Amino acid sequence: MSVGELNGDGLRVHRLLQWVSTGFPLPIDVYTLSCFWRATICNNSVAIIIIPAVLRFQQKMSHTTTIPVIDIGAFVDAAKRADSDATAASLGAAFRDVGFAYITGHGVPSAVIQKAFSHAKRLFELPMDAKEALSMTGANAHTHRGYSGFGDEVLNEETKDWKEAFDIGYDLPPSDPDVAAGVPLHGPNVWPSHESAPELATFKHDLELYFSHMERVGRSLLVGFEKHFGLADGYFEPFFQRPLVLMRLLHYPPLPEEMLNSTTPGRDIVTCGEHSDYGGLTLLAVDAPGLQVKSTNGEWIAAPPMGNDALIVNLGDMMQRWTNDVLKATPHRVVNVNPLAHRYSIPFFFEPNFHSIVRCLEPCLRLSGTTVPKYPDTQYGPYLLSRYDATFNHRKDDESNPTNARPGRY
Ligand SMILES: O=C(O)CCC(=O)C(=O)O
Ligand SMILES: [Fe+2]
Repeated sequence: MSVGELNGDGLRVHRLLQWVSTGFPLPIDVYTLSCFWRATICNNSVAIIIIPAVLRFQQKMSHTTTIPVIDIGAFVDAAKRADSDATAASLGAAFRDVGFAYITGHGVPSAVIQKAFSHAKRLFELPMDAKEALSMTGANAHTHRGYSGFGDEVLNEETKDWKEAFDIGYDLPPSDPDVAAGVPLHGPNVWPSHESAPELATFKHDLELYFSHMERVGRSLLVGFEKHFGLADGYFEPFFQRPLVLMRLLHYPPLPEEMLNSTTPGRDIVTCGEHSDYGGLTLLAVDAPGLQVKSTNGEWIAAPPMGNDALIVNLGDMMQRWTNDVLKATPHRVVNVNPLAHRYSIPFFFEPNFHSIVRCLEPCLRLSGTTVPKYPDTQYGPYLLSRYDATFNHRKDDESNPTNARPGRY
């Protein structure tokens, strides 16, 4: 069978088969298999040889046990905090080592998470002109809220991201002093209108509920880090009073034919380029495999959904600086393990205030065996703006971009 004889799904299947070099029995992920099975409906003649391809993907994605699972109930429930030493130790160990953990016991109801994913699916199903009406360019660039389309964000120049996003932040009224003063990244959110999409009538309500749960979990984790480093109770609170939260609905659709064809067979297709996150804590919900975490020896560790509503947590660069590199902002990426399926994820970036000055924590100087901080004191807001300016095409080289970072300007 030559590539020239095939088109559409047949060509995709042919490309999948080209990637098969080994295949021996391994546990099959039912989700992945079911997606491939759907893929084979219009190609019954090749269904039987799809399975080794699935097995090979599973073989590459099977090192999940190295990401620890931590029940953070001891920090979520204030009554249990007196007994939280062991949990604080596990948290510290996880973020000093791999830099990622699955967390359970966070108290976010399943229904809240499921509704957020349902809304994400419905939002991204809207026609492109409806999504572009919510665009984060133009007037919304200043607050960095709303829809950004394919190719707008480039996290790594070596790979092409293949995702669209909808960004929600801390909703602040015009009377807020920072909004009134025109401080970037402060202001109201952008919401889809009910008239054009009645199925999204509860979008704002349900997403705000999800947001408040994630903020609560983020604050609980900060309590854990205070405990781990022996900092005073509430040490982090003043730095997160008006946090620069960015909650993103992300959609990774099936790969277009050109992307499949232009990829070297056997190589991972990266849909979110290798990067580390920028700020404090990231709380991530995912509905499908694809996330990979870089281990210290450079190998990619798979971080698929774990069930029981476990959230994936990792740290951003500012947390690494704050701790003098004691805690890790680990590089990660998303690869397409199933070229025919949609993938959705919801990262919640829990970041310090715009005006917060991040300065090396005293206990971390000792822990890193030095008396000198590795990084200068950094004001978080301008730092975050410089990262956005470097990764979002609509912000690059935009003379009229009012939010371009100017150290010392705010
Ligand atoms: O989609 C994912 O699983 C991860 C996305 C991510 O790493 C990010 O947006 O920073
Ligand atoms: Fe990330």
